[in-house]
Amino acid sequence: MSTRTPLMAGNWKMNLNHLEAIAHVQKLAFALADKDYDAVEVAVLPPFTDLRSVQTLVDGDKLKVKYGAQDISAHDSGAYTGEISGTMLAKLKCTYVVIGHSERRQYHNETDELVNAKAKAAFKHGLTPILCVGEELDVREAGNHVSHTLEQVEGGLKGLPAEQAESIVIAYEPVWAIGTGKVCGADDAQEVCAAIRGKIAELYTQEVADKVRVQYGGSVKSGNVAEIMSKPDIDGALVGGASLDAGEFVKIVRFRDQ
Ligand SMILES: O=C(CO)COP(=O)(O)O
Repeated sequence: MSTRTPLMAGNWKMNLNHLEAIAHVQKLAFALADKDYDAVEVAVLPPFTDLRSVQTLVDGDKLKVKYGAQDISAHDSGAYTGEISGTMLAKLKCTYVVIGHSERRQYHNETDELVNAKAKAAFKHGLTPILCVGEELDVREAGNHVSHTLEQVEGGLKGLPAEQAESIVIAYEPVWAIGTGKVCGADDAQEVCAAIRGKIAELYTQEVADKVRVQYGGSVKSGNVAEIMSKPDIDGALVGGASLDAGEFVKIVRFRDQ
């Protein structure tokens, strides 16, 4: 049996200002009991401008919810207007950082090379990357979804030592299932998540692969999460739209009760 603790993470994308963020995390803290945090790890991934507010609340009230950022600069400091460094995120005590989200690959032309540099920057500052991978619709229709996704996995992990690779989180997010309401079938998601684990075993060892958490993301809701989470190689969910509703996200966290 897997000893991997599921990670249920809410990617708020560009939603909720810092006041709304405080109200939202308060609702989560109020609704989640200690046993929820024992069963799974819960994380929120707010916009950069909310992180200080979330940190103050989590620290002040000793909340068990974890938090992280949606992106990181590949650089440590300097003339990079608009970027946020790993040093800054570490100072705000972030646990996680999303890298290579398809929206960044698509709208900001992020390449595997840049995503890999961001993974290295994250580890350098003690942050755990959530490396997003996944294919567009035409790639799936052509039957190349597994090879496409594994290329992104290999590109993102390039040069990382085993001690870092084993702690990374990989989020399989088929682009056609993001924000569309079209959830990837649980068996289809399992196929790719198992292939991702197989690729890590090939690049490192089976022991490393067994430690890596592989999440599924793309139109996850309280109504479909239990089936997705029943698959052996799926260790959590990266939730977009449904994570903006605190009540719905709590139900997702409690997928075992569905
Ligand atoms: O992109 C996602 C999470 O990173 C998924 O978004 P949705 O849950 O809104 O489909």
